[in-house]
Amino acid sequence: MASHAGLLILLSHPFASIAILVVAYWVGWIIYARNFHPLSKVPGPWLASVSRVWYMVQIATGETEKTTRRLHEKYGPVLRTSPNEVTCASPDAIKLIYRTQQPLNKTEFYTPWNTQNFSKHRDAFTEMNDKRHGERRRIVNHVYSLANILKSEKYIDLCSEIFLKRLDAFATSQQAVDLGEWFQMYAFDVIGELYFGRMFGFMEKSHDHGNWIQSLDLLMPFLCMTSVAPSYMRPLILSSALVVPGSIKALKAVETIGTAAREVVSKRFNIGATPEHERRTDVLQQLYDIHEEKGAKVDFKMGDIEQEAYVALFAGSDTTAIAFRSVFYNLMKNPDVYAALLEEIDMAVDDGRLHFPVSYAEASRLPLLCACIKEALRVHPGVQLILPRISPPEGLELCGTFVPPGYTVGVNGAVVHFDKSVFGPDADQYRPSRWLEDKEKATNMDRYMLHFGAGTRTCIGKNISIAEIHKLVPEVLRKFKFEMWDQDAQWKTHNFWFCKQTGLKVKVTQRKIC
Ligand code: HEM
Repeated sequence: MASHAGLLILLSHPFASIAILVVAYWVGWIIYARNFHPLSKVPGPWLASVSRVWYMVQIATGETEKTTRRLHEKYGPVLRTSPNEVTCASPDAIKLIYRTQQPLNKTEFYTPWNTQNFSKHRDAFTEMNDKRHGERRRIVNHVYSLANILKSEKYIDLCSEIFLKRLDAFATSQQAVDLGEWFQMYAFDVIGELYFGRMFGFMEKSHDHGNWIQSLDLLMPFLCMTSVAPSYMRPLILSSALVVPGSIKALKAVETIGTAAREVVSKRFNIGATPEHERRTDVLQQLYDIHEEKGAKVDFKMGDIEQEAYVALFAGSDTTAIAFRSVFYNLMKNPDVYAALLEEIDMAVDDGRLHFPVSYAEASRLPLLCACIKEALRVHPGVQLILPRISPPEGLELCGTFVPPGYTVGVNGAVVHFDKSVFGPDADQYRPSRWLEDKEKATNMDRYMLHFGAGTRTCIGKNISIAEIHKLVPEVLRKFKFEMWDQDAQWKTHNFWFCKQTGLKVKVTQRKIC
C-alpha cells in the first residue's frame, strides 16, 4: 500500500514521470535489440547492438578502421556496429553490396555532406537513390574518362612545375618540409586548374589559401560524427560545432569555396564566346560544353557545373593528398623498394622511355611505379569507413548471416584490403612486388580493391588522381631524394571518413644525376 502511494507521488511529479518513461523505453529497447531484433544474432560489442553511440565514440577516436579490424578478428566476418548496421569483412561481400545489377541505395549517412543551393539535383556523391544517381551521372560520365582527363595534362604539368620549384627551394635551404601539407596544396591547385581555370595560389604563395585546408580539417570530424549519429542527434552535433574555436571561420571558408565556384563559372562563360585559340580543354570547359549542347534537354544548368566544381574540391583534394602521402611514406619506410623504383625510373630516363614533364602514357608503362602506387592505395585507402548501403527488398546473405531488407550494410576498404586469402599471408606489409608476381593473381587482387569504391558509385574523379599521381611521383623521385626528418618517426592517421595522415616531415635533397 505504501509503495503504491510512493509510486503515485512519483508519477505526479512531471520530471520523475519522464525519467521513468525514458528508463522504461530504454529497458524495453535493450531487451528487444539484444533478443528479438532481426540483427540480434549478429555478433559485436554490446553497446553497438543497442545504440549508435558506440559508432560515434569510435569516430571520436579517429581510429575506427583499427578497431573494426580487431573486432572482425574477435567476432568473425559479420559484425554489428550499430543496432541497424552490419559491416562485412569478406571480400566476396563487395560484389553483393556494390553490385551493378539492381544496385543498392546509399543510406542517410550521406545526407550531411549534401551540397546545397547549386542545383535542384543532388550531387553524385550524396544522391542516395541509385536510379536518380545513374540518370545524372550519365550526363557527365564521359568528361571523366581517362582520355578526356588527359586533355588536361598540360594544366597538371603547370602545377607540377611550381611544386618542383618549391621542392628545389627546400632542398637548397635544407629546411624540414611537411610533405603531406604540400601534397594537399598541390592537389587543391590541380583542381583549381581543371575546374576553376587557374590554380588557387596555394603553391605560388606557399600558404593555405583562404584557410581551406584548416577549415576542412576542422569540419570533417563534425560532418563525419553527424553522419553516423541517429537523425534526432544531428542538429545538436552540427550546432555543437559552432562553439568550437575557429568553427565560424571554417564555415565561412567553406562558403567562400562555394562563392568561388559560382564566380568562376559565371566569369568564364558570361563574357561571350571564347576565341578558339584561347579555349581551354579542362574539365570546366567540357562541362560547359554539355550545358551548351544539351543543357535544356537533360536539365544541366550553370548551377550543375558549379556543383561539379564544388564537389571536386571536397572529394578530390584530401583524397589525392592522402594517396600521395601513402606512396612517399611507404617508400621512405621501405628503402629496398625505394631503391628498386629509382632504378626503374633512372633506366627509363636513360633509355629515352621517360621524358619531362612526365606524361601519363610513359609513367603508366613503368611496372614497379604502378605497383608502388597501387600498393600504397591498398595499405592506406583514402576512405576508411564502410561505404554504407541499404539492404535490398529481398534481403542479403552475408557469410551465412541473413540481413533483412532496409538495414545498413557495407564493406570497409581498410579491412578488406588486408584479407590474407586475397592479398597473401603478408597482406599487412607494404610489398609492391605482390602486384608483379603473377598476372592472374594481380587481376584477382584488383577485384577486391575498394580504394575508389565499387559498382555504380565508383569514384568519378579517379582518373584525375591517377593521372596526377603517376605523373608527379616519378618526376620528383628522379630529381630529389626524400628522407624522414626523424628516421624513426611514424605518421599519425585521423579517420573521419577520409583517413588523413599527419607527421610527414621530411628532408629533401637534390639528387646528383650523372
Ligand atoms: C586518390 C583519390 C581519390 C580517392 C581515394 C577517392 C575515393 C572515392 C571513393 C571510395 C568513392 C566512393 C564513395 C562511396 O561509395 O560512398 C568516391 C566517390 C566519388 N569521388 Fe572520389 N576519390 C578520389 C579522387 C576524387 C577526385 C579527384 C574527384 C573529383 C572529381 C572525386 C570525386 C568523387 C565523386 C563525385 C564521387 C561520387 C561518385 C558517384 O557516386 O557517382 N574523387 N571517391
